[in-house]
Amino acid sequence: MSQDERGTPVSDDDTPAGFELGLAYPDAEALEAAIADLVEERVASRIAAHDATLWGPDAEEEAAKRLDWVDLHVTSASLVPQIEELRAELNDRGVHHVVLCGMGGSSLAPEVICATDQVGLTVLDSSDPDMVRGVLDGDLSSTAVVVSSKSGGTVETDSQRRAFEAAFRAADIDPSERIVVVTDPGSPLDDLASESGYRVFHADPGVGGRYSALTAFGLVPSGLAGADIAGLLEDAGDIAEDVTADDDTNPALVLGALLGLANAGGVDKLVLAEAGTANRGFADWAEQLVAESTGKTGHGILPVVVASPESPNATASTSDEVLGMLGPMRDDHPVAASGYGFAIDAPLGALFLLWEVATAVAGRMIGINPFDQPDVESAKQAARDMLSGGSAEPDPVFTDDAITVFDTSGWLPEDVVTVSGAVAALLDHLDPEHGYVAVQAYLDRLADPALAGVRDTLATRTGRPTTFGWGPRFLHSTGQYHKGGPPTGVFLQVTSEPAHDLAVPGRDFSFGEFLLAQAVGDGQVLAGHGRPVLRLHLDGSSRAREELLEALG
Ligand SMILES: O=P(O)(O)OC[C@H]1O[C@H](O)[C@H](O)[C@@H](O)[C@@H]1O
Repeated sequence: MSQDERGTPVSDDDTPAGFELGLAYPDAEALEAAIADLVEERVASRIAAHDATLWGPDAEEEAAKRLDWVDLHVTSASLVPQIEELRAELNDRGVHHVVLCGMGGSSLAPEVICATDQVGLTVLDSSDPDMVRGVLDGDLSSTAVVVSSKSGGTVETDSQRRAFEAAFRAADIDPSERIVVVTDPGSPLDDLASESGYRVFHADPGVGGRYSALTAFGLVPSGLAGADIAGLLEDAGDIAEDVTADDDTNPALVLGALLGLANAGGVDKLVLAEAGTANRGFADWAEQLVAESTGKTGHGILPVVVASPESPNATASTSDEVLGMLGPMRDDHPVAASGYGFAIDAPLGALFLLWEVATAVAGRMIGINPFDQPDVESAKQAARDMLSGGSAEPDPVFTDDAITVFDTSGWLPEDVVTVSGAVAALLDHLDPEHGYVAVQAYLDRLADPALAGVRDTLATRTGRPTTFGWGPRFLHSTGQYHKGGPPTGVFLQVTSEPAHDLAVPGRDFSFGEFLLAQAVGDGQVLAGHGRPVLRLHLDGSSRAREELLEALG
């Protein structure tokens, strides 16, 4: 980190192979003092001892049920042979392809684990009818489906399960031979799985969704797909002592202190760039952990996931960012305009545990409960209201060629009559010091991944931190921060007519209706928080996509 002489490598002889953490910060004394306080208060060893009082009296009840993740490298070990046995059984029956149905904490970790190990796993974390159909159209004769939900009540996951059950039956395959369930004991999904004769893996109810990478939620789909899950737990075990030690070289204390201190100094964005790490897609997992854990009661840190250190936003451009480079330390790593930056790398299992402890530490410094997600439910309720006819779909403001434009609360000036004009009007609402743009694309991410490139277009155009989330996936990640964090976002929703809608078996709504209700419902809740939301509804043609790109560029 040559741009900042205060950059400091943190590691000692005991840290595991492959671990690196390098830091830059504007005030060495303040960081040292913050770490010294954490050591003095024995925060790390108290997390290890499941001390639920660390986040204040209001958080105590929740924290008391949510700290088992510190022991998972030990307590999850017994799952490994069970998963390996089931994998061998499935392979013997010619089943080699694994689909995972699950949202947020129930799918982000397996996605990273399998991508990092380069084993195939199809993650279905959407209610987009075209995306669901695309996955259903795969070769069912060689497919097993893992249905993962901690609560057992997430509508996306329930709908995906119904669709697969129907598809298996239509293909003359007994669903009980192919569906594997991961859920908490006693959940509605647990009950259904028992009635249906599905193989069930119970997760530890003492671990919240976003801290569950090393529970059955992370291990079952990844292990069935062929990832090295025993190695993952070993890697976590190798760093467990380091990250729970009351010591000023504890890397989780150092990272947590850096984030907490930066936040106290006005930094509320964390840019995460893949910078040479072998842990593929790790930023998407960390995004949920940090956004849902910290983004509430008007506080928090918004992860801004970018492709590389060369991406717009991964430069020293704005003073409300800390730059986090995911990969080994390099001399030319950028440091944020705020002065805060870091580079981090470690084997994946170690990194999961380190970031969990660091987030819990930062949460204590920020003064929030890192284990709840109070604003996620409001958007779910708004979607349910719309599906049950309790609230109507809003009227469009105008249609311009292949795109129909909706706003919320009538903020769009009346003289705006083009899509380009509407986008420009939305961006006019950006606060130049703390504002951010959130693009929320309720589209098929497997069919059109390149659309995520509009993130860079808007980041360059505005010079402000810009996030890109696929709906409804982001609702289970940054969605909490959008509604509960500082009210500084402007929101661009993109929805589309599907190529073909798809019924949800046994329900009185289709996937397309559900997806639209999720977009409209979340938009209403954001508007209720006083935020401008612009929805561009594409007519499904390739012309609509071109028109969108023209308006954003
Ligand atoms: O695992 P589930 O109960 O289906 O929950 C999936 C996701 O749902 C909500 O969005 C929560 O905010 C997330 O933290 C959670 O990971």
